[in-house]
Amino acid sequence: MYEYVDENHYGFKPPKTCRSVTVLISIYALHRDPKYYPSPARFDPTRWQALQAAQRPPNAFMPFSCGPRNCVGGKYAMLQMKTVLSTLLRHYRVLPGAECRSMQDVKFEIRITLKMNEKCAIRLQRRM
Ligand code: HEM
Repeated sequence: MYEYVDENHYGFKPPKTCRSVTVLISIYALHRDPKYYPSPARFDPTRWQALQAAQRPPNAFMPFSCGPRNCVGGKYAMLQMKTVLSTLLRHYRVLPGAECRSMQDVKFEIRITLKMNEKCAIRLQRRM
């Protein structure tokens, strides 16, 4: 759906001849589209194997957006997340919290980023 915007959120008034259109892409919906990710809620690391990933259009995965204004920190963020996760998992087992036993219990809150609600706390058990 297109909407003509006379004055956008930044207070910028485009000339009458200029059409300003705000387009939002739901990355949440894109990354859960069964067309690209069959059974999207299933934990399936094989989706990321080169052969399977090559079956999808390149922009079917775009957590860091794409194009000339994509995230400049994307590669750094991926490295940092892998480092933090692998360190955490080497030292702790991750267990479900008391109020969150399965994926059906997981509820999201939309902030600047998507966030799990408070009830979805996890438990960490130190590995021996
Ligand atoms: C998981 C972590 C991150 C995610 C999911 C993420 C996601 C994104 C997305 C979707 C955009 C495009 C926003 C738009 O369309 O307007 C963006 C832009 C940007 N990100 Fe990230 N980002 C992450 C981490 C980082 C880090 C670590 C840095 C810096 C070291 C960074 C710096 C930037 C900058 C400067 C832009 C603006 C680029 C531009 O407008 O040309 N981001 N990010």
